[in-house]
Amino acid sequence: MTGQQPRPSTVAVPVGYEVGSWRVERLLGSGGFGSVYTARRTTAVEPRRAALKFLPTGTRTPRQLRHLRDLAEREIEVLRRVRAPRLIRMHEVLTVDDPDLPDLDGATVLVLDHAETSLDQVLTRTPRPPSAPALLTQICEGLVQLHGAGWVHGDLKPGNVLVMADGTIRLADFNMAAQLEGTHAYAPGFATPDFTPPELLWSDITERGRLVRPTGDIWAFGVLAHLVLTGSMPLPGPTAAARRTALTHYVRGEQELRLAPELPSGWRQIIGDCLAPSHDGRASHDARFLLRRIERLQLPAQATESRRRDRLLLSAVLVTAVCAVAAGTAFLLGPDDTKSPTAEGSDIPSAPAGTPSAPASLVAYDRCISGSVCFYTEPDGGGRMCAWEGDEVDWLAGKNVCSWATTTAPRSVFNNGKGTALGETLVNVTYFAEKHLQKQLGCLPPGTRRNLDAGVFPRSHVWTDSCA
Ligand SMILES: Nc1ncnc2c1ncn2[C@@H]1O[C@H](COP(=O)(O)OP(=O)(O)OP(=O)(O)O)[C@@H](O)[C@H]1O
Repeated sequence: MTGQQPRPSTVAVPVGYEVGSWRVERLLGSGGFGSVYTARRTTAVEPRRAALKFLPTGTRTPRQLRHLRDLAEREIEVLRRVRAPRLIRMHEVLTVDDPDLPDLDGATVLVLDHAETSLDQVLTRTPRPPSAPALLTQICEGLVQLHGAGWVHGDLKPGNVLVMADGTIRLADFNMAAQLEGTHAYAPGFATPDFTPPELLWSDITERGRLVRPTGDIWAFGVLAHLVLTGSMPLPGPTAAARRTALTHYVRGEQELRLAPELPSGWRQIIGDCLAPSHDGRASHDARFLLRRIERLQLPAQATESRRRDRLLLSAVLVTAVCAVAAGTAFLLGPDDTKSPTAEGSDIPSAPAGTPSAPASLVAYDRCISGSVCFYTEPDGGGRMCAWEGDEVDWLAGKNVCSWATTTAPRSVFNNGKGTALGETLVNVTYFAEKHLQKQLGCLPPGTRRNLDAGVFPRSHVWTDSCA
């Protein structure tokens, strides 16, 4: 059986307490394993403000200590190894050395980027935030980045989605995260029942923990999306126990999944697929595919009406488009650079440790990773390359810019996009002379390797379901 999350317990840290170069200001909140405080730097080094997560050791039994250490190590390892735009950033890890405060002595302190609030707090104030689709896009981008780096989150829920001062989101709280070993990983035996996939609710916990897969996060995303878009849980019931009973009936095929009637049809399909009752039913529905589908929902004009693309698009759609493109290319970003180009100034794109990248021995067109569209400065896939997995509405100033494109026209292109087992259709790439998908230059069916005329400067592109 799966254990329940322990109840929040506050680690008491006095206001004004100093650890490293940080002075504690006030408690932000407590979870089952620690407490988070705002803090100010006592020196003139940036960032001046941070969130300090205290993971206690205190006066625990050796067994509790081992467990807490495991949870802390998981979180630290993820945050050290995976730097990505949609994951909270960790600046340093400190250890409290203070025998006068036995509850604090030995505590591990994670110094994190300071978030403004969390999604559960947003939902308390505004159960159906108008920005729900953009929020969900970014959460999905976070999953793409985490899964792409080889980790499962294991506890995706509104409380673990942080909202930064600029309104963007970051995935956080990686106590339950687990590194993939092939298709699966082992996580601690806790879960938040409402967000736990059915196959884990009744799974055994082995010596190494419980076996988890990325599809567990996809289930949690489905629950979260339903909650954010409708203000209600996808399975009926006033309590978690009642919803678990409803889940049992659903998994046994005794009851259909009845999603909230107000869900728009595109989202209904996506959430229904995320909430397939078994791992197998979700297996081909990975985070990248999910992100493409979500982006497509937000780009109806570009995705389905390619002939009208030269016309003026509503600026609101364009703003959404700009928000929606990041994570499809995230595995090509430099680890510390949320705005870096996909392949700036190099012949082969760089990738953060642990993420898929093109081996340096590959040449020409073969450098283009499956699922990407790649443009090259030389004919036949030669020279420098810029590659995107997602759309880009402005190659020169968008989310994932191509550094050489300001001065150099691409001389060849490879559309290495492909469909999936679920029949993904956004496999053609249409590219444009101007930003925001204006003035179509051409369209590339999947598999196209083509030399381009000199002097043609593309400025934006979009994945489409047809080249008509
Ligand atoms: N970087 C941050 N900036 C601002 N607030 C944060 C930050 N990280 C966590 N918080 C807040 O602190 C509280 C506790 O954090 P967190 O959930 O990470 O602790 P936890 O013990 O791991 O929780 P859980 O039991 O849910 O796994 C939450 O309310 C969360 O919103």
